[in-house]
Amino acid sequence: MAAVEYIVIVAAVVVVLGIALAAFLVPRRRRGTVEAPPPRPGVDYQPGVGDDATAPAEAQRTPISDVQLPEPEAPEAPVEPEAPAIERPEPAAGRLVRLRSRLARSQTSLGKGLLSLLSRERLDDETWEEIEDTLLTADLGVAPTQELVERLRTRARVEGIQSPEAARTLLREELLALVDPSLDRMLRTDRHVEDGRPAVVLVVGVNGTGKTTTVGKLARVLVAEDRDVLLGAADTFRAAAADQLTTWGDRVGVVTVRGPEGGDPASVAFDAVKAGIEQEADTVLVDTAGRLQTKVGLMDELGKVKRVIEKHGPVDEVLLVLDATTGQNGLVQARVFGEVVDVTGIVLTKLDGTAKGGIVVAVQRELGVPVKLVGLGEGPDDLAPFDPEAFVDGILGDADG
Ligand SMILES: Nc1nc2c(ncn2[C@@H]2O[C@H](COP(=O)(O)OP(=O)(O)OP(=O)(O)O)[C@@H](O)[C@H]2O)c(=O)[nH]1
Repeated sequence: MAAVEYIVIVAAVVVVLGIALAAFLVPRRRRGTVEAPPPRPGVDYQPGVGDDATAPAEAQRTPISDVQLPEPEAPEAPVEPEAPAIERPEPAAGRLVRLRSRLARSQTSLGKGLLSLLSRERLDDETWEEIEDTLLTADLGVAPTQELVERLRTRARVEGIQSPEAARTLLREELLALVDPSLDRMLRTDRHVEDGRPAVVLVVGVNGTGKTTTVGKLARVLVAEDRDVLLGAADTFRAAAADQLTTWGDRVGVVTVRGPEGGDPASVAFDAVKAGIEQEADTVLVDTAGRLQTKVGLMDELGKVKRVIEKHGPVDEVLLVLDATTGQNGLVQARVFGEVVDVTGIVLTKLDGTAKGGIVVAVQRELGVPVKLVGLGEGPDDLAPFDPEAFVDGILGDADG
């Protein structure tokens, strides 16, 4: 076969194959069976990672007016942080009268015992001995007991005791004389007129006697009298004591100055008084630690606290807190503290939990300073200014009771 013929045959085959292929493809297109174009990012769906971020120029776009915007959410009202409710403590005046039933409950055995003994028909030696024992059991102390028995005996002999009422009147007068209503029981908590310095009250006592509680309760007494009070948590030994005091303060809107745990109590006391001066407070109440076992250690620490505070000016009150239920132990503590600091007043706590009301007299004698406040319960307003008459009436109970 000639070369020319060979080329013609190949060309013919190519043309036939080309026509066949065209015939196969063209009808398919015309029938519209071409697969739909793939969805386009930015047009058919939100572009994701790896997609083109923008829609191609020829893409059909949704006019802005047709775009559905999400409904705006109503703005939430700003939530005000809830301010802790500031309590309005009960005024202190007349509190002992309110608490008298509690006093009477704890002292009933003392009062009733004495009254029934004194009302006996025959007041013989044995009866007087029983009276003496009753008074000693109530922690009155030896010397005051002997004095009281002596006076009662004399008056019984001279005036005679004709009736239970007469016995009551006699006992009331003599107990009152022993408690001594003439003592000055005023708490010095007023701001100094000369220089505007706040009154400084230092609260001392052995741990667990109710010191921190007393500072908290006293703050409430003063707040009830519209005083501006500031607290100093100089009991840095026990962190919980500062927390406890801060809680008491917060409840009545009073600021507590505190220092680091285990820090220098004198420096906290100093800062508290300084803050009190700057804030023109009326009274600064300083809680102290009483953990010290030795007199020397106690003297060092309390002495330092007092000295450092006195860089600002003299301390106005040093209140010694004693737990009435500890009896003679309380007296020993009173003696030690009395030698270390000049105590100006006694706070006798937990009188609601003991029948030994005689401790009031004993401790006043021991220190030569008056009981100024008494604690008659764990409630925040269960601290009362000490009122000798209400106290003696509490011991004796109601006249008809
Ligand atoms: N029943 C009664 N309990 C009281 C009275 N005063 C204080 N207490 C309770 O005595 C306990 C001790 O009180 P605190 O104030 O913690 O004693 P504290 O002397 O400060 O002790 P420290 O903080 O460890 O120094 C608490 O449970 C008080 O509620 C009171 O008059 N009557």
